[in-house]
Amino acid sequence: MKPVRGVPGIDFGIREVRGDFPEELEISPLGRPVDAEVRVPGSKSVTNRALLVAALADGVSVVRNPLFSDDPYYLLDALVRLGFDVGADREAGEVRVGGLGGEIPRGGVEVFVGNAGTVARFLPPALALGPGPYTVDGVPRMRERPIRDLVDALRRLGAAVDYAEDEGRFPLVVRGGGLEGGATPVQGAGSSQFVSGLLMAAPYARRTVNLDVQGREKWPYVGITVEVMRRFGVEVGVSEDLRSLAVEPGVYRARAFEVEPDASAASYFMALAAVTGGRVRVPGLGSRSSQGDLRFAEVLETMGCEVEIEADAVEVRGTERLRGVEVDMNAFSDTMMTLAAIAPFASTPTTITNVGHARHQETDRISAVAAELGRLGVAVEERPDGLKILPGPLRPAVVETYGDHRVAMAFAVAGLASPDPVVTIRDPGCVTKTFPGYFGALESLR
Ligand SMILES: O=C(O)C1=C[C@@H](OP(=O)(O)O)[C@@H](O)[C@H](O)C1
Ligand SMILES: C=C(OP(=O)(O)O)C(=O)O
Repeated sequence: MKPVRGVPGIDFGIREVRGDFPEELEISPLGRPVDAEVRVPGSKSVTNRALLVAALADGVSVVRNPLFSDDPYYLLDALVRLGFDVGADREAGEVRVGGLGGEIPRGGVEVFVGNAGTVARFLPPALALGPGPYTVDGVPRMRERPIRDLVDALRRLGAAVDYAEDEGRFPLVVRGGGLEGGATPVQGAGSSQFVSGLLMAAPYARRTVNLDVQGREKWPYVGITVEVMRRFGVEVGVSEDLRSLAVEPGVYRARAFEVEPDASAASYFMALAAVTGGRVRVPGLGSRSSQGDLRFAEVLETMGCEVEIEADAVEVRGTERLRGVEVDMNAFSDTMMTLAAIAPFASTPTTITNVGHARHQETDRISAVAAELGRLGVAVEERPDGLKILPGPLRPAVVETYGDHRVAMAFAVAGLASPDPVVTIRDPGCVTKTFPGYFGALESLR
Protein backbone atom coordinates (compact mmCIF):
# COMPACT_ATOMS: atom_id res chain seq x y z
CA MET A 1 0.00 0.00 0.00
CA LYS A 2 1.32 3.45 -0.75
CA PRO A 3 -0.10 6.58 0.79
CA VAL A 4 -1.97 8.69 -1.72
CA ARG A 5 -0.59 12.02 -2.85
CA GLY A 6 -0.21 14.34 0.10
CA VAL A 7 -1.38 17.92 0.08
CA PRO A 8 0.51 20.41 2.22
CA GLY A 9 -1.14 22.76 4.63
CA ILE A 10 -4.23 22.53 6.78
CA ASP A 11 -5.93 19.17 6.81
CA PHE A 12 -9.67 19.65 7.48
CA GLY A 13 -9.91 15.92 8.11
CA ILE A 14 -9.61 15.28 4.40
CA ARG A 15 -6.42 13.29 4.71
CA GLU A 16 -8.44 10.89 6.84
CA VAL A 17 -11.09 10.32 4.19
CA ARG A 18 -8.39 9.99 1.59
CA GLY A 19 -7.04 6.83 3.23
CA ASP A 20 -4.60 4.43 1.63
CA PHE A 21 -4.88 2.97 -1.83
CA PRO A 22 -3.00 0.13 -3.48
CA GLU A 23 -0.93 0.81 -6.60
CA GLU A 24 -3.29 -1.36 -8.59
CA LEU A 25 -6.81 -2.50 -7.88
CA GLU A 26 -8.37 -5.51 -9.56
CA ILE A 27 -12.08 -5.06 -10.10
CA SER A 28 -14.04 -8.27 -9.55
CA PRO A 29 -17.20 -8.61 -11.60
CA LEU A 30 -20.42 -7.92 -9.74
CA GLY A 31 -21.84 -11.12 -11.18
CA ARG A 32 -25.48 -10.08 -10.92
CA PRO A 33 -27.67 -7.04 -11.58
CA VAL A 34 -27.10 -4.22 -9.10
CA ASP A 35 -30.10 -3.31 -6.94
CA ALA A 36 -29.36 -0.46 -4.58
CA GLU A 37 -30.07 2.97 -3.22
CA VAL A 38 -26.79 4.87 -3.44
CA ARG A 39 -25.97 8.06 -1.57
CA VAL A 40 -23.28 9.99 -3.40
CA PRO A 41 -21.22 12.83 -1.85
CA GLY A 42 -22.06 16.49 -2.25
CA SER A 43 -21.50 18.14 -5.63
CA LYS A 44 -17.98 19.38 -6.26
CA SER A 45 -19.27 22.20 -8.43
CA VAL A 46 -21.83 23.39 -5.89
CA THR A 47 -19.44 22.96 -2.93
CA ASN A 48 -16.68 25.10 -4.41
CA ARG A 49 -19.10 27.82 -5.49
CA ALA A 50 -20.81 27.88 -2.10
CA LEU A 51 -17.49 28.02 -0.20
CA LEU A 52 -16.12 30.88 -2.28
CA VAL A 53 -19.35 32.88 -2.29
CA ALA A 54 -19.63 32.30 1.49
CA ALA A 55 -16.15 33.82 1.92
CA LEU A 56 -17.28 36.85 -0.08
CA ALA A 57 -20.56 37.17 1.88
CA ASP A 58 -21.23 39.50 4.78
CA GLY A 59 -20.94 37.15 7.78
CA VAL A 60 -20.78 33.52 8.86
CA SER A 61 -22.25 30.95 6.48
CA VAL A 62 -22.65 27.24 7.14
CA VAL A 63 -22.25 25.00 4.10
CA ARG A 64 -23.89 21.63 4.78
CA ASN A 65 -23.13 18.35 3.03
CA PRO A 66 -20.09 19.78 1.22
CA LEU A 67 -17.84 17.44 -0.70
CA PHE A 68 -14.81 16.49 1.40
CA SER A 69 -12.16 15.65 -1.18
CA ASP A 70 -9.05 17.15 -2.76
CA ASP A 71 -10.75 19.82 -4.89
CA PRO A 72 -12.68 21.55 -2.09
CA TYR A 73 -9.66 21.01 0.11
CA TYR A 74 -7.56 23.24 -2.16
CA LEU A 75 -10.17 25.97 -1.97
CA LEU A 76 -10.43 25.73 1.82
CA ASP A 77 -6.66 25.74 2.10
CA ALA A 78 -6.48 28.89 -0.02
CA LEU A 79 -9.20 30.62 2.03
CA VAL A 80 -7.28 29.93 5.25
CA ARG A 81 -4.01 31.18 3.76
CA LEU A 82 -5.84 34.34 2.70
CA GLY A 83 -6.86 34.94 6.30
CA PHE A 84 -10.49 33.81 6.33
CA ASP A 85 -11.89 32.13 9.41
CA VAL A 86 -12.87 28.64 8.24
CA GLY A 87 -13.89 25.64 10.32
CA ALA A 88 -14.65 22.21 8.90
CA ASP A 89 -16.47 19.45 10.76
CA ARG A 90 -16.42 16.32 8.67
CA GLU A 91 -18.39 14.27 11.21
CA ALA A 92 -21.18 16.81 11.20
CA GLY A 93 -20.80 17.21 7.44
CA GLU A 94 -20.46 20.97 7.41
CA VAL A 95 -18.04 23.83 6.86
CA ARG A 96 -18.36 27.23 8.53
CA VAL A 97 -16.95 30.17 6.60
CA GLY A 98 -16.56 33.68 8.01
CA GLY A 99 -17.26 35.95 5.06
CA LEU A 100 -15.95 39.51 5.00
CA GLY A 101 -18.33 41.22 2.57
CA GLY A 102 -15.99 41.12 -0.41
CA GLU A 103 -12.75 41.86 1.46
CA ILE A 104 -9.75 39.56 1.27
CA PRO A 105 -7.84 39.92 4.55
CA ARG A 106 -4.28 39.19 3.45
CA GLY A 107 -2.01 40.03 0.56
CA GLY A 108 1.36 38.48 -0.21
CA VAL A 109 -0.03 34.95 -0.29
CA GLU A 110 0.86 31.93 -2.42
CA VAL A 111 -2.04 29.66 -3.21
CA PHE A 112 -1.83 26.16 -4.66
CA VAL A 113 -4.77 24.76 -6.56
CA GLY A 114 -3.59 21.23 -7.31
CA ASN A 115 -5.45 20.02 -10.39
CA ALA A 116 -8.76 21.58 -9.34
CA GLY A 117 -10.17 23.51 -12.31
CA THR A 118 -12.85 25.06 -10.14
CA VAL A 119 -10.25 26.50 -7.76
CA ALA A 120 -7.85 27.52 -10.53
CA ARG A 121 -10.52 29.44 -12.42
CA PHE A 122 -12.73 30.67 -9.54
CA LEU A 123 -10.02 32.12 -7.31
CA PRO A 124 -8.14 34.60 -9.57
CA PRO A 125 -11.15 36.90 -10.13
CA ALA A 126 -11.83 36.92 -6.36
CA LEU A 127 -8.15 37.54 -5.62
CA ALA A 128 -8.27 40.62 -7.86
CA LEU A 129 -10.49 42.14 -5.15
CA GLY A 130 -7.81 41.80 -2.45
CA PRO A 131 -4.68 43.83 -1.62
CA GLY A 132 -2.38 41.37 -3.49
CA PRO A 133 -0.03 40.23 -4.68
CA TYR A 134 -1.05 36.59 -4.95
CA THR A 135 0.68 33.80 -6.82
CA VAL A 136 -1.54 30.99 -8.02
CA ASP A 137 0.02 27.70 -9.11
CA GLY A 138 -0.97 24.08 -9.47
CA VAL A 139 0.36 20.65 -10.38
CA PRO A 140 2.27 20.29 -13.68
CA ARG A 141 -0.93 19.30 -15.50
CA MET A 142 -2.61 22.51 -14.31
CA ARG A 143 0.23 24.45 -15.94
CA GLU A 144 -0.93 22.92 -19.23
CA ARG A 145 -4.66 23.51 -18.76
CA PRO A 146 -6.31 26.61 -20.30
CA ILE A 147 -6.25 29.91 -18.39
CA ARG A 148 -5.44 32.60 -20.98
CA ASP A 149 -9.05 33.49 -21.83
CA LEU A 150 -9.78 34.13 -18.16
CA VAL A 151 -6.71 36.34 -17.77
CA ASP A 152 -7.64 38.30 -20.91
CA ALA A 153 -11.17 38.94 -19.61
CA LEU A 154 -9.89 39.88 -16.15
CA ARG A 155 -7.50 42.42 -17.66
CA ARG A 156 -10.33 43.94 -19.68
CA LEU A 157 -12.28 44.30 -16.44
CA GLY A 158 -9.38 46.27 -14.96
CA ALA A 159 -7.53 43.60 -12.97
CA ALA A 160 -3.72 43.46 -12.96
CA VAL A 161 -2.78 39.84 -13.67
CA ASP A 162 0.58 38.58 -14.95
CA TYR A 163 2.09 35.27 -15.95
CA ALA A 164 4.87 34.39 -13.51
CA GLU A 165 6.63 32.07 -15.99
CA ASP A 166 5.22 31.11 -19.40
CA GLU A 167 2.84 33.41 -21.25
CA GLY A 168 -0.70 31.99 -21.22
CA ARG A 169 -0.03 29.43 -18.46
CA PHE A 170 -0.06 29.01 -14.72
CA PRO A 171 1.51 30.18 -12.42
CA LEU A 172 -0.26 33.56 -12.31
CA VAL A 173 0.45 36.64 -10.26
CA VAL A 174 -2.71 38.52 -9.35
CA ARG A 175 -1.65 42.01 -8.26
CA GLY A 176 -4.93 42.91 -6.52
CA GLY A 177 -6.30 46.37 -5.91
CA GLY A 178 -9.86 45.75 -7.08
CA LEU A 179 -11.90 45.09 -10.18
CA GLU A 180 -13.05 48.05 -12.23
CA GLY A 181 -15.94 46.27 -14.02
CA GLY A 182 -17.53 47.15 -17.33
CA ALA A 183 -18.27 45.02 -20.38
CA THR A 184 -16.13 42.27 -21.86
CA PRO A 185 -16.42 39.26 -24.12
CA VAL A 186 -15.40 35.99 -22.45
CA GLN A 187 -14.27 33.03 -24.51
CA GLY A 188 -15.53 29.92 -22.71
CA ALA A 189 -14.75 27.21 -25.28
CA GLY A 190 -11.71 26.12 -23.27
CA SER A 191 -13.57 26.15 -19.97
CA SER A 192 -16.93 27.51 -18.83
CA GLN A 193 -15.27 27.95 -15.43
CA PHE A 194 -13.84 31.28 -16.67
CA VAL A 195 -17.36 32.68 -16.87
CA SER A 196 -18.35 31.26 -13.47
CA GLY A 197 -15.24 32.69 -11.81
CA LEU A 198 -15.83 36.16 -13.22
CA LEU A 199 -19.50 36.12 -12.21
CA MET A 200 -18.82 35.22 -8.58
CA ALA A 201 -16.40 38.13 -8.06
CA ALA A 202 -18.51 40.54 -10.14
CA PRO A 203 -20.74 42.02 -7.38
CA TYR A 204 -17.63 43.62 -5.85
CA ALA A 205 -16.44 45.36 -8.99
CA ARG A 206 -16.71 49.14 -8.94
CA ARG A 207 -19.13 49.16 -11.88
CA THR A 208 -21.68 46.75 -13.32
CA VAL A 209 -20.06 43.76 -15.01
CA ASN A 210 -21.47 42.71 -18.39
CA LEU A 211 -20.17 39.46 -19.85
CA ASP A 212 -20.73 38.52 -23.46
CA VAL A 213 -20.05 34.78 -23.34
CA GLN A 214 -18.82 32.89 -26.37
CA GLY A 215 -17.68 29.45 -27.44
CA ARG A 216 -20.41 27.09 -26.26
CA GLU A 217 -24.04 26.50 -27.12
CA LYS A 218 -25.23 25.69 -23.60
CA TRP A 219 -23.88 26.75 -20.22
CA PRO A 220 -25.22 24.38 -17.54
CA TYR A 221 -22.31 25.07 -15.16
CA VAL A 222 -22.92 28.80 -15.46
CA GLY A 223 -26.52 27.98 -14.49
CA ILE A 224 -25.19 26.41 -11.26
CA THR A 225 -23.19 29.60 -10.60
CA VAL A 226 -26.20 31.85 -11.19
CA GLU A 227 -28.28 29.68 -8.82
CA VAL A 228 -25.70 29.70 -6.01
CA MET A 229 -25.23 33.48 -6.35
CA ARG A 230 -29.00 33.99 -6.25
CA ARG A 231 -29.29 31.94 -3.08
CA PHE A 232 -26.68 34.16 -1.45
CA GLY A 233 -28.74 37.21 -2.45
CA VAL A 234 -27.15 38.40 -5.72
CA GLU A 235 -29.07 38.27 -9.00
CA VAL A 236 -27.45 37.74 -12.39
CA GLY A 237 -29.26 39.34 -15.33
CA VAL A 238 -29.37 36.73 -18.09
CA SER A 239 -30.45 37.45 -21.68
CA GLU A 240 -32.86 35.06 -23.38
CA ASP A 241 -30.14 33.49 -25.52
CA LEU A 242 -27.96 33.08 -22.37
CA ARG A 243 -25.17 34.99 -24.11
CA SER A 244 -25.22 38.20 -22.04
CA LEU A 245 -24.80 38.15 -18.28
CA ALA A 246 -24.97 41.23 -16.06
CA VAL A 247 -24.08 41.65 -12.37
CA GLU A 248 -24.58 44.95 -10.58
CA PRO A 249 -22.52 46.00 -7.55
CA GLY A 250 -23.90 44.26 -4.46
CA VAL A 251 -23.13 42.11 -1.42
CA TYR A 252 -23.70 38.41 -0.82
CA ARG A 253 -25.77 37.64 2.28
CA ALA A 254 -24.37 34.93 4.57
CA ARG A 255 -26.66 31.93 5.02
CA ALA A 256 -26.97 28.22 5.75
CA PHE A 257 -26.56 26.39 2.46
CA GLU A 258 -27.22 22.72 1.66
CA VAL A 259 -25.14 21.11 -1.09
CA GLU A 260 -26.99 18.58 -3.29
CA PRO A 261 -25.43 15.23 -4.26
CA ASP A 262 -22.96 15.20 -7.16
CA ALA A 263 -24.61 14.30 -10.47
CA SER A 264 -21.32 13.33 -12.16
CA ALA A 265 -20.52 10.96 -9.27
CA ALA A 266 -24.04 9.52 -9.59
CA SER A 267 -23.42 8.72 -13.27
CA TYR A 268 -21.21 5.71 -12.40
CA PHE A 269 -23.95 4.05 -10.37
CA MET A 270 -26.64 4.84 -12.94
CA ALA A 271 -24.39 3.35 -15.62
CA LEU A 272 -23.93 0.23 -13.51
CA ALA A 273 -27.71 -0.22 -13.30
CA ALA A 274 -27.91 0.23 -17.05
CA VAL A 275 -25.17 -2.21 -17.94
CA THR A 276 -26.08 -4.95 -15.45
CA GLY A 277 -29.83 -4.73 -16.13
CA GLY A 278 -30.31 -3.75 -12.49
CA ARG A 279 -31.72 -0.81 -10.55
CA VAL A 280 -30.10 2.16 -8.85
CA ARG A 281 -31.83 4.95 -7.00
CA VAL A 282 -29.94 8.10 -6.03
CA PRO A 283 -31.77 10.11 -3.38
CA GLY A 284 -31.38 13.88 -3.12
CA LEU A 285 -30.77 14.38 -6.83
CA GLY A 286 -33.83 15.12 -8.92
CA SER A 287 -35.64 17.53 -11.21
CA ARG A 288 -34.90 20.41 -8.82
CA SER A 289 -31.17 19.95 -9.39
CA SER A 290 -29.22 22.64 -11.21
CA GLN A 291 -26.58 20.15 -12.40
CA GLY A 292 -26.49 19.58 -16.14
CA ASP A 293 -24.78 16.20 -15.67
CA LEU A 294 -28.14 14.76 -14.70
CA ARG A 295 -28.71 14.66 -18.45
CA PHE A 296 -26.65 11.48 -18.41
CA ALA A 297 -29.82 9.74 -17.17
CA GLU A 298 -31.57 10.80 -20.36
CA VAL A 299 -28.80 9.22 -22.43
CA LEU A 300 -29.38 5.95 -20.59
CA GLU A 301 -33.08 6.27 -21.39
CA THR A 302 -32.23 6.60 -25.09
CA MET A 303 -30.13 3.44 -24.71
CA GLY A 304 -33.20 1.57 -23.52
CA CYS A 305 -33.26 2.05 -19.74
CA GLU A 306 -36.25 3.13 -17.72
CA VAL A 307 -35.45 6.41 -16.03
CA GLU A 308 -37.50 8.33 -13.48
CA ILE A 309 -36.38 11.77 -12.46
CA GLU A 310 -38.51 12.67 -9.45
CA ALA A 311 -38.44 15.96 -7.57
CA ASP A 312 -35.82 14.65 -5.16
CA ALA A 313 -34.44 11.38 -6.55
CA VAL A 314 -33.40 9.70 -9.75
CA GLU A 315 -33.94 6.03 -10.49
CA VAL A 316 -32.48 4.05 -13.39
CA ARG A 317 -33.64 0.55 -14.26
CA GLY A 318 -31.52 -1.31 -16.78
CA THR A 319 -32.64 -3.24 -19.77
CA GLU A 320 -31.88 -6.69 -21.13
CA ARG A 321 -29.55 -5.23 -23.79
CA LEU A 322 -28.42 -1.63 -24.11
CA ARG A 323 -28.59 0.07 -27.49
CA GLY A 324 -25.71 2.26 -28.63
CA VAL A 325 -26.36 5.97 -28.93
CA GLU A 326 -25.07 9.01 -30.80
CA VAL A 327 -24.90 11.97 -28.46
CA ASP A 328 -23.48 15.50 -28.30
CA MET A 329 -22.05 15.65 -24.76
CA ASN A 330 -20.62 19.17 -24.92
CA ALA A 331 -22.79 20.38 -22.03
CA PHE A 332 -22.22 17.36 -19.75
CA SER A 333 -18.83 16.02 -20.74
CA ASP A 334 -17.82 14.94 -17.22
CA THR A 335 -20.06 11.92 -17.88
CA MET A 336 -18.51 11.23 -21.29
CA MET A 337 -16.14 8.58 -19.95
CA THR A 338 -18.96 6.91 -18.00
CA LEU A 339 -20.78 6.42 -21.29
CA ALA A 340 -17.60 5.30 -23.06
CA ALA A 341 -17.02 2.63 -20.40
CA ILE A 342 -20.42 0.99 -20.89
CA ALA A 343 -20.56 1.50 -24.68
CA PRO A 344 -18.78 -1.83 -25.49
CA PHE A 345 -21.65 -3.68 -23.74
CA ALA A 346 -24.31 -2.18 -26.05
CA SER A 347 -25.70 -3.96 -29.11
CA THR A 348 -24.75 -1.19 -31.55
CA PRO A 349 -21.94 1.42 -31.80
CA THR A 350 -21.89 4.56 -29.66
CA THR A 351 -20.73 7.92 -30.97
CA ILE A 352 -19.83 10.81 -28.65
CA THR A 353 -19.48 14.23 -30.28
CA ASN A 354 -18.50 17.81 -29.44
CA VAL A 355 -16.29 17.17 -26.41
CA GLY A 356 -13.00 18.57 -27.75
CA HIS A 357 -12.51 20.60 -24.55
CA ALA A 358 -12.14 17.31 -22.63
CA ARG A 359 -8.68 17.01 -24.18
CA HIS A 360 -7.62 19.83 -21.82
CA GLN A 361 -8.94 18.51 -18.52
CA GLU A 362 -7.27 16.30 -15.91
CA THR A 363 -5.79 14.46 -18.89
CA ASP A 364 -6.58 14.34 -22.61
CA ARG A 365 -9.73 12.36 -21.99
CA ILE A 366 -10.46 11.54 -25.63
CA SER A 367 -7.03 9.96 -26.10
CA ALA A 368 -7.20 8.29 -22.70
CA VAL A 369 -10.53 6.60 -23.49
CA ALA A 370 -9.30 5.48 -26.90
CA ALA A 371 -6.05 4.09 -25.46
CA GLU A 372 -7.59 2.31 -22.48
CA LEU A 373 -10.61 0.83 -24.29
CA GLY A 374 -8.14 -0.26 -26.96
CA ARG A 375 -6.01 -1.94 -24.29
CA LEU A 376 -9.13 -3.81 -23.17
CA GLY A 377 -9.61 -5.06 -26.74
CA VAL A 378 -12.43 -2.72 -27.77
CA ALA A 379 -12.50 -1.19 -31.26
CA VAL A 380 -12.48 2.61 -30.90
CA GLU A 381 -12.22 5.41 -33.43
CA GLU A 382 -10.63 8.52 -31.93
CA ARG A 383 -11.84 11.76 -33.52
CA PRO A 384 -10.66 15.32 -32.91
CA ASP A 385 -13.68 16.12 -30.76
CA GLY A 386 -15.13 12.75 -29.87
CA LEU A 387 -15.13 8.98 -30.13
CA LYS A 388 -16.89 6.10 -31.83
CA ILE A 389 -16.94 2.92 -29.77
CA LEU A 390 -17.90 -0.47 -31.17
CA PRO A 391 -19.54 -3.24 -29.15
CA GLY A 392 -17.38 -6.17 -28.17
CA PRO A 393 -16.11 -8.24 -25.23
CA LEU A 394 -13.32 -6.93 -22.99
CA ARG A 395 -10.03 -8.76 -22.56
CA PRO A 396 -7.91 -8.46 -19.41
CA ALA A 397 -5.75 -5.34 -19.06
CA VAL A 398 -4.29 -2.94 -16.53
CA VAL A 399 -5.98 0.41 -17.17
CA GLU A 400 -3.79 3.52 -16.92
CA THR A 401 -5.63 6.37 -15.19
CA TYR A 402 -3.30 9.31 -15.98
CA GLY A 403 -4.09 10.82 -12.57
CA ASP A 404 -7.68 11.34 -13.74
CA HIS A 405 -10.31 10.36 -11.17
CA ARG A 406 -12.95 9.89 -13.88
CA VAL A 407 -10.85 7.41 -15.86
CA ALA A 408 -10.56 5.31 -12.69
CA MET A 409 -14.23 5.61 -11.77
CA ALA A 410 -15.58 4.96 -15.28
CA PHE A 411 -13.41 1.94 -16.08
CA ALA A 412 -14.23 0.36 -12.73
CA VAL A 413 -17.85 0.22 -13.93
CA ALA A 414 -16.74 -1.73 -17.01
CA GLY A 415 -14.86 -4.12 -14.72
CA LEU A 416 -17.90 -4.71 -12.49
CA ALA A 417 -20.12 -5.33 -15.50
CA SER A 418 -17.86 -7.82 -17.29
CA PRO A 419 -18.59 -11.53 -16.83
CA ASP A 420 -14.90 -12.25 -16.09
CA PRO A 421 -12.30 -10.28 -14.13
CA VAL A 422 -10.73 -8.12 -16.82
CA VAL A 423 -10.14 -4.63 -15.42
CA THR A 424 -7.31 -3.69 -13.09
CA ILE A 425 -7.10 0.02 -12.25
CA ARG A 426 -3.63 1.52 -11.92
CA ASP A 427 -3.30 4.30 -9.29
CA PRO A 428 -6.90 4.02 -8.02
CA GLY A 429 -6.03 6.70 -5.42
CA CYS A 430 -6.60 9.39 -8.03
CA VAL A 431 -10.32 9.21 -7.12
CA THR A 432 -9.55 11.41 -4.11
CA LYS A 433 -9.96 14.43 -6.39
CA THR A 434 -13.73 14.19 -6.05
CA PHE A 435 -14.77 10.86 -4.47
CA PRO A 436 -12.36 9.36 -1.90
CA GLY A 437 -14.92 6.71 -0.89
CA TYR A 438 -15.70 5.56 -4.43
CA PHE A 439 -14.29 2.04 -4.28
CA GLY A 440 -15.84 1.53 -0.84
CA ALA A 441 -19.19 2.56 -2.31
CA LEU A 442 -18.73 0.00 -5.09
CA GLU A 443 -17.88 -2.72 -2.55
CA SER A 444 -21.07 -1.98 -0.61
CA LEU A 445 -23.06 -2.97 -3.71
CA ARG A 446 -21.90 -6.59 -3.51
O1 LIG B 1 -17.87 24.85 -13.30
C1 LIG B 1 -17.72 23.70 -12.90
O2 LIG B 1 -17.98 23.35 -11.72
C2 LIG B 1 -17.22 22.68 -13.84
C3 LIG B 1 -17.22 22.92 -15.20
C4 LIG B 1 -16.80 21.91 -16.19
O3 LIG B 1 -15.56 22.29 -16.71
P1 LIG B 1 -15.35 23.04 -18.15
O4 LIG B 1 -16.28 24.17 -18.22
O5 LIG B 1 -13.92 23.41 -18.07
O6 LIG B 1 -15.66 22.03 -19.21
C5 LIG B 1 -16.63 20.52 -15.59
O7 LIG B 1 -15.90 19.71 -16.49
C6 LIG B 1 -15.93 20.58 -14.26
O8 LIG B 1 -15.80 19.29 -13.69
C7 LIG B 1 -16.73 21.40 -13.27
C1 LIG C 1 -13.01 18.38 -15.42
C2 LIG C 1 -13.11 18.13 -14.12
O1 LIG C 1 -12.59 18.86 -13.13
P1 LIG C 1 -12.04 20.34 -13.01
O2 LIG C 1 -12.94 21.00 -12.00
O3 LIG C 1 -10.64 20.18 -12.50
O4 LIG C 1 -12.11 21.00 -14.35
C3 LIG C 1 -13.84 16.93 -13.64
O5 LIG C 1 -14.07 16.82 -12.42
O6 LIG C 1 -14.19 16.05 -14.45
